[in-house]
Amino acid sequence: MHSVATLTISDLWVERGESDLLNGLSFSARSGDLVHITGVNGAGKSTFFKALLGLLPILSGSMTFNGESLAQGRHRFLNNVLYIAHSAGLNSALSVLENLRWYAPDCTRDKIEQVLTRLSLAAFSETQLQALSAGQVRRVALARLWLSEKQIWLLDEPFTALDQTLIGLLEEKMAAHVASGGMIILASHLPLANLPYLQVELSS
Ligand SMILES: Nc1ncnc2c1ncn2[C@@H]1O[C@H](COP(=O)(O)OP(=O)(O)OP(=O)(O)O)[C@@H](O)[C@H]1O
Repeated sequence: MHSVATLTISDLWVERGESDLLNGLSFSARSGDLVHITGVNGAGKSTFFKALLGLLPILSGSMTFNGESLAQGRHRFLNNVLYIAHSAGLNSALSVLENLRWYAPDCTRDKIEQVLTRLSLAAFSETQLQALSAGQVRRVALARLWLSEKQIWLLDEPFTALDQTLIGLLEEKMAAHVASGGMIILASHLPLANLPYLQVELSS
């Protein structure tokens, strides 16, 4: 069970190219919450994640984690975060197993193989990523959710390229994570059929 955590976003604006994005985004989430960020293409969903992670400067507004501004204590926030972006963040020249061992060096091979079996990837453990389909690569990226102890999951379009079975499995995994006091902030164009969530709509 995770400890209590809160994340508060207040009146956030981020400049990107010629545009000011996020339109004063404000919301608050705590452990046990799933926040579903929606918005049309280009509304700023990925931009929001990048601002949260400190990869883009903010124009105005504030972000606090457990009452402390991210401007001061971002490392304490990042210590608790697993971010899975649009781009899978994997090395295509390495095998499935090598990628996951690199990501989770403290996990035993048995544990990683159990996760691969769960995600129907066992037969591909020695296969280089470049020889996998888009959906299989996405499964490898998402395997990190099963190998991580992090409390806060930031998931940018996690359902992309997944088949219905994997969507169901991922929804189950997310439900278990929030039930154990995790927090999930997820951007997706797909509705979340089976999960309670707080919806945050970005206007363009
Ligand atoms: N590297 C960049 N430099 C300048 N502008 C960018 C850059 N990346 C994205 N943008 C612009 O920022 C805006 C928001 O992009 P962002 O990727 O955050 O949108 P999104 O809501 O995640 O979109 P999608 O649903 O298509 O993934 C877009 O208008 C885009 O053109």
